[in-house]
Amino acid sequence: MSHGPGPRQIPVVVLAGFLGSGKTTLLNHLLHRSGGSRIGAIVNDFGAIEIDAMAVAGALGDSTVSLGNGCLCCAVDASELDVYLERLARPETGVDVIVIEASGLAEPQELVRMLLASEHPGIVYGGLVEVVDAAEFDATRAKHPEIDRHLALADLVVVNKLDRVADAADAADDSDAARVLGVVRTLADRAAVVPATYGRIDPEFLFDCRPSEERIGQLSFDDLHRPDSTHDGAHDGHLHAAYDSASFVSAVPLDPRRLMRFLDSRPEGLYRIKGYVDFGAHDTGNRYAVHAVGRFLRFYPEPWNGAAGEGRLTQLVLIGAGIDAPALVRELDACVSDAPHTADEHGMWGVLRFVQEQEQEQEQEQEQEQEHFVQEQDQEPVA
Ligand SMILES: Nc1nc2c(ncn2[C@@H]2O[C@H](COP(=O)(O)OP(=O)(O)OP(=O)(O)O)[C@@H](O)[C@H]2O)c(=O)[nH]1
Repeated sequence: MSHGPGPRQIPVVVLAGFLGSGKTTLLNHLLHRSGGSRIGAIVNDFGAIEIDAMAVAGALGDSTVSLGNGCLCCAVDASELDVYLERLARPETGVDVIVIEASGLAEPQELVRMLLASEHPGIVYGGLVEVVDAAEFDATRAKHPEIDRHLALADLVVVNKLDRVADAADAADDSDAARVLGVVRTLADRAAVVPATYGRIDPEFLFDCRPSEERIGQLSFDDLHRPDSTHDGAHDGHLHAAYDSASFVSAVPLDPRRLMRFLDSRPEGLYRIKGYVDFGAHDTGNRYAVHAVGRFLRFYPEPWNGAAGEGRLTQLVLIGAGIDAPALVRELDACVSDAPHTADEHGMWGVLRFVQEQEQEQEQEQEQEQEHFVQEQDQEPVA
């Protein structure tokens, strides 16, 4: 992908959006639907275990780079990012576009500034894509008014999880979805706004996502070169200032009933849980990817032999505001099975309730996919 005369410059797109909005899902969709174009990805996890990187690594192989444990927006020095950009931008990688998946608590403007300040001749800032969880939109904005500022900087906004808005409204009509889309359009200035379910957007939107000079101007020269307060650790205005994360790893399988009791009684502040669970003898063939976003909870069984990585481990990251991380880890410790090699007949029922729904979702998805296929030509961004 060349931009006129001069050296080939690879666009670097920042993919941002609040915790659990669907960034990894969207990235995976793009990786599977990018046709002949090759996407390189840099994944920045907030937690100490790189769950997001694991979720995309299978699809990307050596074109994924993982920058874990903390928001990239607070990197003391952007040179680490430059090193990874340089690696992905080498002609032999054949990469056409690089996507940086920000952590769900990152400040997108800081990432954009880092890219604009980069002196790497082989890359060019390719725009900001913001993913919005339509079902959590009102609550997230109420808690974090900064979201409005993020949307104003975006070049493309993907309003995701529209299936869940219809659920929440408990109605067949999509009036609530239309309302959320309307609010996002007002906030997103002149950016393209694309409705989506499971991040299924036309990959061309990513390739066509170009930052407007005006928006870049908003991140003024002064800002770009100001002594960044984040560098002395004072980033109080950042979304993640109020958040903590806890990580849990166990080589001994978890007891499904105990884990469900833990999940059913999880504190309000614990907004995001993600990772993989080993239920041992209860299902020797699968590990269970688990995702909680607010009160939303899903398990996704995946065959162990398809899972990249070494041993059979449970690996979880928990992110929330006002959480007692050591206490949560102690509670998870108590979910470890006393009898990992025996399974009781009904032990998995609690877990399977949250898999069942996903199967239905997949059926709905397939139906929608067929409709979507017919309508795809009509999918236009709304400026
Ligand atoms: N119902 C529904 N679920 C979705 C949709 N998109 C994503 N999800 C689910 O939402 C959960 C979180 O999705 P991710 O893609 O991991 O979100 P993320 O933004 O990468 O999360 P963080 O990196 O932790 O901020 C997963 O369980 C997804 O399967 C959607 O359109 N509808």
